[in-house]
Amino acid sequence: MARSGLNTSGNDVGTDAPKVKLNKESFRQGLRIFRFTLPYRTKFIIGLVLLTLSSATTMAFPWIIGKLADTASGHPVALPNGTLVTINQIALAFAGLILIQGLFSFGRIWFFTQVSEFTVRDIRQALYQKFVTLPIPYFERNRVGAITSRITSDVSVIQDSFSLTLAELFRQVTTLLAGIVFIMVVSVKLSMFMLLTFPPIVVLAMVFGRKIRVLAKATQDELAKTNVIVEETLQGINTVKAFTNEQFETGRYTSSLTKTVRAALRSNLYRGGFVSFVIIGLFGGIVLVLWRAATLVQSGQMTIGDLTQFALYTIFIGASVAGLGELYGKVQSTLGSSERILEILDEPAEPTHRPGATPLQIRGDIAYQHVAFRYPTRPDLAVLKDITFDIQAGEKVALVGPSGAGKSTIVQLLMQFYELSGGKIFIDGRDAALLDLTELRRHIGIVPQETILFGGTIRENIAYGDTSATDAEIIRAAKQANAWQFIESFPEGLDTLVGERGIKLSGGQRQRIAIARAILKNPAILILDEATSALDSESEKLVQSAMDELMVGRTSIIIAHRLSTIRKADKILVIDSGQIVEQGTHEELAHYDNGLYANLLKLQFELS
Ligand SMILES: Nc1ncnc2c1ncn2[C@@H]1O[C@H](COP(=O)(O)OP(=O)(O)OP(=O)(O)O)[C@@H](O)[C@H]1O
Repeated sequence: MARSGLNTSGNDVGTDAPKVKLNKESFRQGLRIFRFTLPYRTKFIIGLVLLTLSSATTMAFPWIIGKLADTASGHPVALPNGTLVTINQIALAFAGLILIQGLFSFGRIWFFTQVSEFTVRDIRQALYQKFVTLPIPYFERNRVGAITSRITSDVSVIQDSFSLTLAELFRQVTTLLAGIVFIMVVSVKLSMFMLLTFPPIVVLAMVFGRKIRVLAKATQDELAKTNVIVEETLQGINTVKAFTNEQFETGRYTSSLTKTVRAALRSNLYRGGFVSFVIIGLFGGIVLVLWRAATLVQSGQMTIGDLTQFALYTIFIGASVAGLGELYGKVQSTLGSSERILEILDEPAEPTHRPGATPLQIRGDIAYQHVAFRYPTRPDLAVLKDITFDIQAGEKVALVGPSGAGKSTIVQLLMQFYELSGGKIFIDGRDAALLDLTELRRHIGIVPQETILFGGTIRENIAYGDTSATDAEIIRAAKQANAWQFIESFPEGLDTLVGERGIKLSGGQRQRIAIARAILKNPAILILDEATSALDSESEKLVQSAMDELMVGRTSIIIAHRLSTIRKADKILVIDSGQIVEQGTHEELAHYDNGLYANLLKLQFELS
């Protein structure tokens, strides 16, 4: 995540946003982000015109001040018709110019802000849309933190560049070029003298500056290491104490701190050197130029007004050179961020929500034929080896087997979350891989082990199963799911907030919300992942009867952990190490001596 950090001297050493080398390719890539600005190009162009005008008025300031100085020192300006301009008139014109400049600046900020806000909204929206349509394996390869930082910090960098960096870049470059032209007009001799004196000093200062940044970064890294020690030991404080390692850890922290101080001192040695270099080099240079200017004024080759103009334009040039140095880093981060954003936008999405897909009617026959599977993140592990089974529409099938056998994987594949490594899955006799994903998933309902509730009201959470459901439908679903009783007991009923900001529901209550969701969705195929953690018997009964009701008339696959569920199943598939090792009804399998099912049964019986 991009965050700005302070080094031990309290100086910002910049963000760790990605930076890329500036070259033709990175520019070409980065500029593609501009396609998001295209819809707002009129506003952008107006902003640019206003920016040009405001820069131009700024550039006129030194010129007017010079004229003021000339008029004051007895060299009044004459208009083309010969009349001499007074100090008051110049001052008045100056005030007018300042007013116009203020208006231009306001307009520029207003237009650029709109462009950047709208652009950034569109980028965020495009990113989000892409994220939710990316296939599941993408989220296994990338950490959530890394993904969210794309949509927050990377986009913020882009926002900065549209609202500030771009305008600044334009202004600094024009100021630099115009400034050089102006000083040349004022005095070619002095300009040449100055241009020979300063650039070498500036180049040296830049080299110096880079070295300081590297050292500051090293200091920051050392400081981060000390923080890691604090975090680690405080999190594992019980372990530290149990091993009586308090002194050892203190020693470790102290030696890390010493390293930080050493790095900080080294960095500040250079910083001190830099400051004295600036004082001696830069101010020395200024004295040199002033000395040259004074001789030119004395010999009548320049007026005091010229000198004033020259000095002010020089300051402008200096400021824009310094500004450009800083902008260089910003342009790099901008290109880096836009590259990362574009990379995501270029990822192939799952083919969901295909326009024109014909609505699918599903009865609920399921057939797995020689299904083999490896997770894309762990290609070396054959999770499913050769899974073949049939389920008729309306049947209840229980998957049982030891932890890690592959039960959840079997049902995930039904949802087409992953591509199979081998074999085929048929739904109503049709190859599931060829069905429209949105249509297919619309017909599959899932009650997971751990129900995820979204922050919001209970109403919103139930309506997740059908966002167009009416209150009456939601209440009916809640009643069928045995959830209405507890919802009703809350003072705010369906409007009760759940999740982080609201009430915390118990495991059994959350499951009943999930069941209500599934009832609203009204799917032909149902996947139930029974919770392994035990509910209290009252809650268990409520959940069980709600589930039984939900299963009526639907093809149900249950990842079963409870005897009661397993007994009621039409068929039991016993899974071990990615294979079906036994299948049949409870009666058939229970009498299969030394079978895995019989053993699991014995174990459960003993436990209960
Ligand atoms: N997303 C994933 N990426 C990589 N490997 C995975 C992933 N999910 C599961 N696995 C691995 O696949 C194997 C089967 O896991 P699965 O979750 O299907 O087992 P399970 O039978 O449902 O187990 P449990 O009853 O404990 O939930 C395990 O070895 C597991 O480590």
